[in-house]
Amino acid sequence: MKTALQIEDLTVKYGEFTALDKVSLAIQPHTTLGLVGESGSGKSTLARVIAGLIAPSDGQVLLGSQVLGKKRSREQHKDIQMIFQNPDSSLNPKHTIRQILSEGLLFHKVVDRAGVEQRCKELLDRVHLDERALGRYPHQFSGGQRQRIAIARALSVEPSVIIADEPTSALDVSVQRSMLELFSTLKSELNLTMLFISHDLGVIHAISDIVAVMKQGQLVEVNPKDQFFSRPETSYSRELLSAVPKMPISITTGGLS
Ligand SMILES: Nc1ncnc2c1ncn2[C@@H]1O[C@H](COP(=O)(O)OP(=O)(O)OP(=O)(O)O)[C@@H](O)[C@H]1O
Repeated sequence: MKTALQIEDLTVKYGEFTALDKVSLAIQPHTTLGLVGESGSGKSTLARVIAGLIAPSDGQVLLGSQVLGKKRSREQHKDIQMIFQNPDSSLNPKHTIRQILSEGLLFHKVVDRAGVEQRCKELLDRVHLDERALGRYPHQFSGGQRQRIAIARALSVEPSVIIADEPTSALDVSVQRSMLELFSTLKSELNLTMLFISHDLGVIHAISDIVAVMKQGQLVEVNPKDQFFSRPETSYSRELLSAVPKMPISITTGGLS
């Protein structure tokens, strides 16, 4: 099977400081790679380079067999969508949800103009929001609902890869759980390929197929989820796991419980 996303020797320097140090990683189609690591280890930097928001100092990102250069095409931008911790950063407060969802549909010609309204309704249905949301503005929704809108917006352009950077961290615990259930459902219904970043190992356990661990700008472990949680390979991974007194979300194989 062809690799969905591959990164090779990615290095990012902020002045003298090396935030990413020759990071190489592959994500297979229809799998979710959970990325963990302490604060400042470089997780968001990695996400931003993959999404094309910052340019690496060295190394490259490949989507399928295409190398994504510094200047990405419209299609390449569409193909990697990012969901942020705070949905407000990606939702224009002056636009209705209809405008927010239809923008990408029209720009990338996902559907023709006549099909936009129906597709917007389908997208809201996917994220379990009522179609009456279409005429409203972001501030008229709760934080969890705004995150659902951001997810619908990311899905609207039918990307090959979704990057979710701490998408549940800003939400209340009960909302976090329903958000995670939504990600889990979308993952299986849409066969998503995802890079899912979280510092919460319960979240990572719930959503990931593969777990990658970052420390000080380097990847120190990449292993199937079950292996990572039962037989962590490095002392750093063991430290991360031992810092969690009890898994905050109980999990059964294959889903949330
Ligand atoms: N624009 C920037 N200029 C200078 N240093 C930066 C910049 N962005 C990030 N850094 C530094 O790079 C390192 C990695 O940051 P990054 O945000 O990628 O870490 P992270 O693992 O996502 O952390 P967190 O979990 O706290 O979000 C940190 O030491 C951070 O201070």
